[in-house]
Amino acid sequence: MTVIRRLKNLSTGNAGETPPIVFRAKIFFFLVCLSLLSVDGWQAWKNRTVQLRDTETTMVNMARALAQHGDDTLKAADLILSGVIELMAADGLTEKMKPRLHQLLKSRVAELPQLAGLFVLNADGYAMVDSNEVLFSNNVNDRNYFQYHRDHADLGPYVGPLVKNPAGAWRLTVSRRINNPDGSFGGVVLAAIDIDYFRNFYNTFNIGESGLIILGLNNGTLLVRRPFFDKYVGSDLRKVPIFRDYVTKNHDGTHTAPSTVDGKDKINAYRHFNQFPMFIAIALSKDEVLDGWIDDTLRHTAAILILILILAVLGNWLLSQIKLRLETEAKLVIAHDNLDQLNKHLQNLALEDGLTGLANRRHFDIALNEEFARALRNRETLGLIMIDVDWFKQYNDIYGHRAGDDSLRRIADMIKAVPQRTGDLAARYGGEEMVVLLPQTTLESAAIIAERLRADIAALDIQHAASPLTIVTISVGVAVIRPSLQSDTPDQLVEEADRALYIAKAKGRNNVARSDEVKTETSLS
Ligand SMILES: Nc1nc2c(ncn2[C@@H]2O[C@H](COP(=O)(O)OP(=O)(O)OP(=O)(O)O)[C@@H](O)[C@H]2O)c(=O)[nH]1
Repeated sequence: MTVIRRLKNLSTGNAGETPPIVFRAKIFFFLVCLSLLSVDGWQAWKNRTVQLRDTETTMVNMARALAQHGDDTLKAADLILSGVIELMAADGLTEKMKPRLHQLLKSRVAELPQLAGLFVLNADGYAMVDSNEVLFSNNVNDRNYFQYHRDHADLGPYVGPLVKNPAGAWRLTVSRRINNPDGSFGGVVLAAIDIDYFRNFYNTFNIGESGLIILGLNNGTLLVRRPFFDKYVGSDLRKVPIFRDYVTKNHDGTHTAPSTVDGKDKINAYRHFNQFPMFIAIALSKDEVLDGWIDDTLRHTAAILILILILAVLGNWLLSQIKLRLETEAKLVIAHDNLDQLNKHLQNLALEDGLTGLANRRHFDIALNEEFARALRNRETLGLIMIDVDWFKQYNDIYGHRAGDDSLRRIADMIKAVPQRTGDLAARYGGEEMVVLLPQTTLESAAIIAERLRADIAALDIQHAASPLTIVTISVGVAVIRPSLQSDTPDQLVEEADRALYIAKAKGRNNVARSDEVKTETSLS
């Protein structure tokens, strides 16, 4: 395949098909877009993972902070209870001491914002001293904390379920058992903690619209919840999967699972208190957590799509330009091709004889000079056969000029078959004279070729009434020289062949004569 052909194929492809380079450019554009989308998708997915991981970290920290806050809140209340018990153990609870203790409890409640009240209850469930201005008169022996202490010898703090005070406010209770000197149940010291203290604190956190904070007892009783509803107080969490499967089994952790309420994924973080049998749990809606990420991703994707659109428009324009250019190039190449062929044709016309199709005289002169120079350079022989049609004037006279042309063409066709090697050239020398240039040929070989040609022409059996043989024949002169700088010229070779031809004519025509015959005749005469 020629370079031009390849260029044409590369630029235009086959008719009606997309040029390969345009097709490749489209593939390239497609890959660029795919890469952009892949990188953006991968980046978005990475951001999502980071967002979720960061949220979990934040939630773990938040659970730790809330658990610490709960521990500290209860511990502060419990320290007061321990102090009261120690005081009573040392001094006893005499009537004289009650006002002092009342003042103490009152001032503690004033100091600690979480405290709603402090109570010292006797073994029957009545308040002996409390922090209220008017002594609390209701009997509480039906309360969970009271019954717990009455029935358990344990002297540690006890956190009970929430209780509603007579005014309807929810209180979290921390209490301790008072022992009589003999170890029997002597009553209860109780700290009532306002759950608004927790609710207000929990409300300061941003947990989204569907977020949840739960403060509960380790036995599964719900104490405080954000958002807060009365109906949830005291709910049993034991069947809630996150509590049942995770909170009860680990001290702290995170877990993502669908919500039992709306079925949407929730990220949960939980942690038990260090000093009290309680836990804190936080749940955030995964959708809300990813809200920002979704916005970001949509913005990114929109930007990438706009970029791709711009690329597509520019790329399309560029492709149309490339296509146009390729088409122009292809047309130029075709034009160049045609011009080349035209040139070759013109060159042939310039070097070819119109009647016979043999090389013309000009072509022969060029070839003769080139081959002569080559033979001189390489110290080789250069042969020439000169052919002349016998009695041709008479042929024309008898059969007409047109028939003469036909005969010349038939003779030329035979002569065309003579050149076998590169450098051989058959040419029309002029009129009815033709030549064959034979580089690197000996006189003997050239004479053999000439003789075969003579016989072949005679065998054509072209009728010629004016010829003694009654057919068209040729006379051939053969010359071969080994050029040397001193003596030989191209013309010399022609002259020698011409002289040999003259001898051939003299021998009666339809003959081949060699140049050495000329020399012999000259030397004889
Ligand atoms: N039909 C035709 N005749 C040509 C052409 N070129 C030369 N001739 C004729 O060839 C003839 C050559 O004649 P002469 O040179 O006298 O030679 P001859 O008649 O062949 O005789 P000998 O060569 O001596 O055998 C002339 O009549 C030319 O007109 C040609 O292209 N076509």
